[in-house]
Amino acid sequence: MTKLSVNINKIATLRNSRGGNNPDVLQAALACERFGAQGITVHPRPDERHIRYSDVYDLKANIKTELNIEGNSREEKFVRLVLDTLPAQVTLVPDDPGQITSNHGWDTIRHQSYLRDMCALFKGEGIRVSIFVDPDPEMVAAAADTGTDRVELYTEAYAKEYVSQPEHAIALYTESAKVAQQVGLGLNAGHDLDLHNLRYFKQHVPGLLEVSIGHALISDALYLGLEETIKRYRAQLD
Ligand SMILES: CC(=O)[C@@H](O)[C@H](O)COP(=O)(O)O
Ligand SMILES: NCC(=O)COP(=O)(O)O
Repeated sequence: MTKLSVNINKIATLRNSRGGNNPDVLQAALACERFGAQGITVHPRPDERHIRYSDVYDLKANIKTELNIEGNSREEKFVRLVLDTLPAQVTLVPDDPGQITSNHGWDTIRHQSYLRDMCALFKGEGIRVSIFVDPDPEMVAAAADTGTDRVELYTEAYAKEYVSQPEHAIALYTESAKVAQQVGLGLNAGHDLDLHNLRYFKQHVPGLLEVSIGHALISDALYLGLEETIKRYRAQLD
């Protein structure tokens, strides 16, 4: 089974655009759960332009499904947040300062020893760790030596190419997934997945445990409503 974790960053973006608390991020997360989300993902960034660090405490205290916190563990504030809130999963993403959004995965060979330390730190607190990687079998294989539980395949390249050459777009992802299975790593995926490309991804990527989806899902909800949207995303994963 592949779980759907809804990334609610974009709900916070809307809230922040006017100050105040509309829409209410916590209420939106609880609604996502009621409508079938099997997890909630947040990706706080140092400028708190969408999810704020304080949101994460509220979310952890109130949601019933798994909380997945994604972000840059080189930020001290991020590490403190994760250790304070103890989410079900932390996803380590090598964001550079000021990035608009995430645009690459970890080099798990070059940063092996750093990643090993981070995995030990978070796993020591009972938090499942996932490392964000490009769809590169070599990076997936090396991730296994960090002690991580899972990798998250960065799917922007797939989403871009899927529209013109789906078979070519998926090839490295299928291969990376097979390597993850061989080395005993769980597999997540995310970034730019949507109602058009999700089913094909699921069908061609063995052992997919979780997808985290935000931008497209929240955009679709403007037209379809949150309940119908989550239902449709879940149906792609059946
Ligand atoms: C790690 C990743 O793939 C990002 O897509 C993410 O979690 C979303 O971050 P933003 O909402 O800041 O674009
Ligand atoms: N890890 C990816 C994520 O949480 C959401 O990415 P996107 O759907 O907003 O591109």
